[in-house]
Amino acid sequence: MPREPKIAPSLLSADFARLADETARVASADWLHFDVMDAHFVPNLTFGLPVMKAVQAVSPVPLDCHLMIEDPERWAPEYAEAGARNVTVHAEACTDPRGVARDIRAAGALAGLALKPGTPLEDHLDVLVDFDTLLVMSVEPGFGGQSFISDVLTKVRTARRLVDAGDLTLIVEIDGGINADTIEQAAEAGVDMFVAGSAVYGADDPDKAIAALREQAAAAIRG
Ligand SMILES: O=C(CO)[C@H](O)[C@H](O)COP(=O)(O)O
Repeated sequence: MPREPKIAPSLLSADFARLADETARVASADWLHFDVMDAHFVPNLTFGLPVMKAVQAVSPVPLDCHLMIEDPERWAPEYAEAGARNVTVHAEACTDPRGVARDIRAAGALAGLALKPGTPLEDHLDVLVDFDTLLVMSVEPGFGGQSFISDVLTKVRTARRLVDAGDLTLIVEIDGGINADTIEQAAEAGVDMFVAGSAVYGADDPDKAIAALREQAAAAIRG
C-alpha cells in the first residue's frame, strides 16, 4: 500500500494573538506542529508548557511538540503528560536520548528525535530503535520562512530504506521550507509527515493549502 502523506502545519507561522482561531483554521491537518524555542538552544523564543496546555485544550488536531530547548530531559515528559501526541527532542541537546524516549513514552506520547541539517543520521542510528518519529530539519532551527536545504534528503532516504526493510519503525518527518516547490522531492525521498508553516498559514485558506500539499505529495509517491 502506498504511503499516505500527512501534513502538520507549524503554529510558528500563525497569528499568536489569535491562537484558538488559528488552530481551528487547520482542522483538516493530521498534527499541529508546536515549536518550543528557549533562546538558548536556538536564537529565538516562542512559547512553553502553559501555552501548549491552552492550545491543547482547544485544538481539533493532536499536537506535535518540537522542543528546540536545552535540557530536554527535564521538560519533554511534561509535554507528553499534558496530552501531546508526539514529543520531539533534539539529538544535539540530549545527554540521555534513550532515557528521554522512555520517559516520553511512559507519559503516553510518541517519542521523536530531531536532527539539525548538519547532524549525521549515522551518529544516532543506535538510539533510533527507541523512538517513534524522526524529525529531519531542512532549515537551521529557529525561524520560519527559510529556504529548504535539499542535502538533508540523503538522511530521509536512508531512514526510509531502514523503515521499509523492517529494521526500524519510524514516522519520517521533515520540517523547514516545505511548500508547493519542495514537497514533491521530500515525498519521493520518503517523508511521511510534512511540517509546513508559511505555506499553510500564509495561504488565504489554510485548509485548502493542506489539501493541495497532501495531494501533491501523494501524487509524487504514486509516481
Ligand atoms: O521548526 C521550525 C523552525 O525552527 C518551523 O517549524 C519551520 O521552519 C516551519 O516553517 P516554514 O514552513 O515556514 O519553514
